[in-house]
Amino acid sequence: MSCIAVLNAGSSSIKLAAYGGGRRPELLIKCRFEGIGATPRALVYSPDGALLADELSGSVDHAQATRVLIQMATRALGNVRFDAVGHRVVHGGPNHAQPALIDDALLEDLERLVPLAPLHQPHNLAPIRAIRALQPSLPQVACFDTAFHANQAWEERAFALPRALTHEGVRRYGFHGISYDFIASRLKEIAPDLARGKVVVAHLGNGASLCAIDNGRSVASTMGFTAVDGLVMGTRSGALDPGVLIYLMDQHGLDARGLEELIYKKSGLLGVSGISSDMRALRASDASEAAQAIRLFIHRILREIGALAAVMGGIDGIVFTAGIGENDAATRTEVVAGCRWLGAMIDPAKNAAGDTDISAPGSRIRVLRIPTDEELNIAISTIALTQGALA
Ligand SMILES: Nc1ncnc2c1ncn2[C@@H]1O[C@H](COP(=O)(O)OP(=O)(O)O)[C@@H](O)[C@H]1O
Ligand SMILES: CC(=O)OP(=O)(O)O
Ligand SMILES: [Mg+2]
Repeated sequence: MSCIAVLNAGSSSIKLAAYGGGRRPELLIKCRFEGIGATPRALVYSPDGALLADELSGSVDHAQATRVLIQMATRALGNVRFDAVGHRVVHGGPNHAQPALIDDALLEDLERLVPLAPLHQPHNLAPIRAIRALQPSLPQVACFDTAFHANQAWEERAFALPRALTHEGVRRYGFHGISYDFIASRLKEIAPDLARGKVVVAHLGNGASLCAIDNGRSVASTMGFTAVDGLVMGTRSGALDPGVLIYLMDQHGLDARGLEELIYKKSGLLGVSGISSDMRALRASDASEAAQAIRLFIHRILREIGALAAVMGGIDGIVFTAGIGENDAATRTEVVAGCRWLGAMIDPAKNAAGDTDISAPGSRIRVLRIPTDEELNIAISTIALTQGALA
């Protein structure tokens, strides 16, 4: 049996999954390194979700975490040989809207996008380069978070900047597309009527965004040119008045790197609470700053759900996914309570149990909780692109 590995580097986590590469990928193992930059922890799961290993780790960077994950996966799988590797690459820029086999030209192009995704792109590209150096003939595939949004309307993608800048590629791209693509296909399986309708998907993890999906297509996203736009995130500010940046340059002497550090790494839930970027720690805290950070997080989500419903001309459902969306029942309760004007109502018992359909019986729109699986989505694309090589 051929075997493929998938690497998914997020801002605070790295996920590694191995699949038997038949027509439909068969999961062999999932490993996850979470809490990079906070409380690092390495976890290994069997295909049925049973926890096989759970190790606390000292402080690590993304490269060390990747090595730990590869060791844990190889230990758990025995002597496995991978025939292809699929990667999440956060930014595809203007030229890449489909998964692609990696070659030197593609890598060079993706390297140019590092400044547009400083928390992700370097960690997405480093393992690709490391594997190419060790095994140059091993097929590697890049899947892009921007791709799902590539067909949004011009007015959704353009900034009101001089045309030359828009042509240069300074426009909105949108992210978390691998996750949204997966959710759109899951919706077709579990709620086909809703899949044909207007849905806001809330991908709430350490990075967080919303996507308006109408009949399976991305219409709008809260993330823009970069993954720092939109909602309040673990350590990212989300949308800011651009005048704030000019003020900080003028009055605080911050340069580009200083601004990057501030709005990507020191803001968001961490910056507002002064306590943690992790929703679990904020929920467990009695501090008023923790409650305020959560209030701001929810408030921005509500504002943007209204905007996305307006852009779609209606809303038939809301789907929660990713670390916070899947695991924090209180966030789902608070968001749905703020969407009462849209006719949304949540069933408290189903929500607490983590059911898929958590709508209350009288709810006018459907409310769902669907775990995302970016790795499976990447595995499917990797197999499709390397089928010849794997046969
Ligand atoms: N059980 C939980 N309850 C509440 N929040 C959680 C829980 N588990 C994870 N989270 C939140 O999810 C975040 C990680 O989300 P995830 O989507 O896995 O990360 P990434 O954005 O790095 O891919 C954590 O920082 C934390 O805020
Ligand atoms: C694009 C992005 O923000 O990804 P993550 O949520 O994995 O950090
Ligand atoms: Mg993620």
